[in-house]
Amino acid sequence: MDKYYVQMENVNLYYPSHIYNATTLKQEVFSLLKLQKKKEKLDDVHALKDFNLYIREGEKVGVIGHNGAGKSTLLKTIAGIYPIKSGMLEVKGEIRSLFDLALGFDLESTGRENIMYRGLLLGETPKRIKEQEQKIIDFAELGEFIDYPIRSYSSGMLIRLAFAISTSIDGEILLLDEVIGAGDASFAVKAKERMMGLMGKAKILVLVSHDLNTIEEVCNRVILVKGGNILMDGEPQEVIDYYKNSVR
Ligand SMILES: Nc1ncnc2c1ncn2[C@@H]1O[C@H](COP(=O)(O)OP(=O)(O)OP(=O)(O)O)[C@@H](O)[C@H]1O
Repeated sequence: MDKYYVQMENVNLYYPSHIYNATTLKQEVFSLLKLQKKKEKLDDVHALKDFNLYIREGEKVGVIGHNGAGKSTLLKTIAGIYPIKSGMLEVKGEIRSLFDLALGFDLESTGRENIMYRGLLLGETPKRIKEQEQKIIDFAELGEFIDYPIRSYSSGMLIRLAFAISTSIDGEILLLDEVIGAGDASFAVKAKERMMGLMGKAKILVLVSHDLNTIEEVCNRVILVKGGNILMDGEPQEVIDYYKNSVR
């Protein structure tokens, strides 16, 4: 048995339709007056269909495919964000997901306080976060602003802080959704370097991206997702070439 792995067997995931099936008062009135057809009931979205995947230690898996194929859903399912309807999902190893970078930020609190909040959300202990704090501040290059409420930050400053926190804590299984660069040009270079370091260190990487060059550079396995299923799984070059030919 592998020490770290991701295993999915016949996983089915649905997004519930009740979110869009709710009708507004305006729509009800309009339909009563026959000014508008009654809203058709929409079905649940079946986003992952009998999905099978096994990722073992050392695999850096690139996930490619068209818009709406199910790539982000796959990542979020592995991260345990969405409950699956049926099938089996087992993950061995600590997950670090780099999407929703600014999750857990409190605008009224200072940058320093937010390092603690976000760190705790990422599963770190207060002691470990304190040890990392200065490194995070230095990387984010926020200077004295670290003790200002983050409401006063520019959007670029916020991204730098979020990025610095999220990438300073590593996990064995790294889940990434297109977060390669962040901030202005000079920060983006530093950010990319750090991402490359994290991706290199991870025991397992799952990287969703439309940037096929990065996928080819970083991954040693690529899956092509279509309609909530795996259409092709294999060597990066082979799968990427197939995908490129299919969109021509
Ligand atoms: N929050 C949601 N609620 C309802 N349906 C959703 C939700 N998120 C995604 N979907 C649906 O699930 C399917 C898969 O979407 P997903 O975001 O996983 O695709 P993707 O391959 O990551 O696309 P993209 O390349 O555009 O990011 C699509 O049909 C989409 O409409």
